Amino acid sequence: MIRQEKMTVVAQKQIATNIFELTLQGQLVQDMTPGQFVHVKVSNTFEPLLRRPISIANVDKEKNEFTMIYRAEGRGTKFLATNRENEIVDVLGPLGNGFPVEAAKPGQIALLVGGGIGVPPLHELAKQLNARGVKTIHVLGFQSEDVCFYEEQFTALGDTYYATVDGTKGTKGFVTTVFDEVKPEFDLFYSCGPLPMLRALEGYYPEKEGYLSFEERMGCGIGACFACVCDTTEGYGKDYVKVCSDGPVFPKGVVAL
Ligand SMILES: Cc1cc2nc3c(=O)[nH]c(=O)nc-3n(C[C@H](O)[C@H](O)[C@H](O)COP(=O)(O)OP(=O)(O)OC[C@H]3O[C@@H](n4cnc5c(N)ncnc54)[C@H](O)[C@@H]3O)c2cc1C
Ligand code: FES
Repeated sequence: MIRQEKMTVVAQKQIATNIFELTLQGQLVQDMTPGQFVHVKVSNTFEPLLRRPISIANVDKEKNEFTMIYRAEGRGTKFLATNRENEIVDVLGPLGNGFPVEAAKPGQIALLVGGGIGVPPLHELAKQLNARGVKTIHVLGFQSEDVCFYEEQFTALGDTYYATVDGTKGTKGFVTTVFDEVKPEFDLFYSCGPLPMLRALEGYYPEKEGYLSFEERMGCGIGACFACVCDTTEGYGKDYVKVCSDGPVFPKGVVAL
């Protein structure tokens, strides 16, 4: 169920250059699934007016807490980074349709591919896949080492490979460079990141089942404003989808890339 809730800041810390980890406590955590997102009001005033969509990176239902990881780069996310312990953040969520965890059967291998701020939702996904006996392999792409995060957390869950554009961590290049080097064997893939990465992935493994999460610009976050509309592929049956309410996760081949 979607709710609007004033959540309490449990912790906020910087974990890489301009990258923050924010943990919030509240009831809406009980309904969260991996790949869903929350729409966050970043200040107590009407400025900035629009909420910011941020993915769910870690869920702890026993403590009623969840964690998001975000890059503080624009006005809104810089505001968000000023929140301190015990302060209140207005959150709408959980929103959208997340990753189909049940698509991977126990004993199968899932390839998880993330790029930049698309990496956070893959953490909760990896946790839940491992919990149902699915092995996960992680290929994570970043610009450079100073913006990488959660190495320990991903490594604890499965084999983890890095690609950085400047070569300061892991393989120099893109996630596809890692595919060439490692030649991972897997049954299906899940991914979140920038469009060129999703496009490359879809083209790279045309025969595999796969699920892609999109990060379109958003207004309302609940399907009412059409800000997040994407064209679909020919023959899909509908001309467009809304990333906020039909997605953000779609099976590969639905959104025109
Ligand atoms: C489903 C979803 C999940 C996301 N998860 C994360 C995450 O886990 N961590 C993270 O750091 N970022 C995530 N993003 C991207 C994040 O929402 C934008 O980076 C953020 O809204 C930019 O806000 P700003 O205040 O920094 O920038 P500003 O430039 O002040 O933003 C201006 C406006 O543009 C919109 N906007 C700008 N860039 C983007 C973008 N790439 N995607 C969507 N809207 C944008 C903002 O919502 C705002 O309305 C996600 C986006 C979506 C759609
Ligand atoms: S953000 Fe308003 S319809 Fe998707």
